[in-house]
Amino acid sequence: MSLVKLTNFECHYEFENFGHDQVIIFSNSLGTDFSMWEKQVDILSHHFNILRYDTRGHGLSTNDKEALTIAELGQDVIELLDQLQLEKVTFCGLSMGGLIGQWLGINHPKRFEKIILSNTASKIGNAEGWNARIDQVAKNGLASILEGTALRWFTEDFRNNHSNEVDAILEKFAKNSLKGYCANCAAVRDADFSDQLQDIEVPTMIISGIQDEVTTVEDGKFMAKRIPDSRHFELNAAHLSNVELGEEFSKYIIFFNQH
Ligand SMILES: O=C(O)CC1=CCC(=O)O1
Repeated sequence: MSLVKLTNFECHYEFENFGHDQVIIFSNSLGTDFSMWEKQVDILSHHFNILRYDTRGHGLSTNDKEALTIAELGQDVIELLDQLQLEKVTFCGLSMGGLIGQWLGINHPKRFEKIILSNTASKIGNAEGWNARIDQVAKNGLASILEGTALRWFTEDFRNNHSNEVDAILEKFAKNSLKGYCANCAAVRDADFSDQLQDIEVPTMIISGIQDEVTTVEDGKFMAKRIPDSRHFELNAAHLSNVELGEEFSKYIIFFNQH
């Protein structure tokens, strides 16, 4: 485990150098941590050096703010890359990580070879829904939304057949800092890149989950239509498609890297 002090927080990350020229950085979704990318590591270790980090306020990364913005979380990525002296990398983010990826593509295109936006949208949900969720967890704790979270994140089939895996991910979810979770809910609530997608010049791959009811295939199509150099794929999964279909998800990254 590595910790680095960035301007605004202490960042928990893991950089695995497999001796390649290329680096891929993975950015987690709301309420998870960098272990969500476990299934990508083995396969992608043949192609990339791999950098995974806990977004501010998640896992072991600290946070002292009540509300964050996607711009702040994007700037954290740039600072982490600077600290590790990584000039240009491929970025892969899921859901909130995909919002961060859109901000990076718009604001720091020179730092990214390619961008993967998975199970995300240019705008996720609405302010009413996010404020209700913040109120709910502030009053009743993260454990009070475990059931709904499981339903959004995984298909029924995956929940039934991989219950240990699902339980382990949810256990980590419940252990997140409440303040960190709420601050990141605010970041997702306030982000909307719908009018800036055409400014993303970095080659981009969008992955949607056919059974994802949070960020839908339609959301993926919306982004693909506007991001000039983009392609769009669909996986038969719910929101955490990289967990449900780890191998397939990784193979899309390898394909995108080579074409
Ligand atoms: O937990 C959810 O509702 C799904 C989600 C929205 C943004 C994110 O990163 O995950």
